[in-house]
Amino acid sequence: MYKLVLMRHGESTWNLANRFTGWTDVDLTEKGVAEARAAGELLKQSGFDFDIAYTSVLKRAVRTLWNTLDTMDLMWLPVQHDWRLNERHYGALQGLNKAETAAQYGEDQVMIWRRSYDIPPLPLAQDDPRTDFNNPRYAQLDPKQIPLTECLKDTVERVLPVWNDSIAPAIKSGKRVLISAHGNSLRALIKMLDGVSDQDIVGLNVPNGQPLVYELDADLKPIRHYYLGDQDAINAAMAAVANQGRAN
Ligand SMILES: O=C(O)[C@@H](CO)OP(=O)(O)O
Repeated sequence: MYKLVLMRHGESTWNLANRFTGWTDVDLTEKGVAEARAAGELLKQSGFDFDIAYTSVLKRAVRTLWNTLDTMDLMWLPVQHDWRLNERHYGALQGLNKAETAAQYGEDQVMIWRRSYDIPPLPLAQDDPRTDFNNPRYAQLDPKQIPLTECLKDTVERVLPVWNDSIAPAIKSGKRVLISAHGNSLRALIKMLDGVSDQDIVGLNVPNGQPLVYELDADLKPIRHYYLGDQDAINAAMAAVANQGRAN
């Protein structure tokens, strides 16, 4: 049996401000750093150890990983940064407040933009200053690969190749893998791992900074999964994420 640990970054400044974030490169809050460090303690106390880590090219996931690894005295670990583990691109919603957007467009519409499988938010215009065409961290990409918006289906399509080409072979070779990523790139991975239907994925929310353990069989099919830590706190954190799209 293999074990894989998935973790969403700790609280970011735009989680706190309740803004749609996507590819915007915002940092962690102090609470977010504390969550990452607490996750490291919990992993250590629970006997986890890792051989390689994967993360995105966005600092909230990277700094979460650093803090978790630091707490585990694993800062030396090989780390693979992959843009394909980035958060789902939130298109023209990036930067807007979620509750204000719900007040303006309705909670049902915001729910569709946040959680539907195949309906993306409106795209950024090609010349919008929020685009990533001139961002040096994506310089090696074909500009067509740089999204202007994404639905979860688009995110699944870019996350799957990282899984198939890199993460799955690493696990099968016996490496113990930690992935520090984002709410929606992890929803993409979870959908793929557990075969969650397009309908059921709508109700799945990933809390900040909580290690999610997958036990996998020899073919990397999940045997079971569970969050480490206090289940009531985790359920409350998942409900809080779901409620971020409510109009105040
Ligand atoms: O804003 C975002 O990029 C994501 C994660 O914080 O939010 P949501 O949970 O609304 O998809």
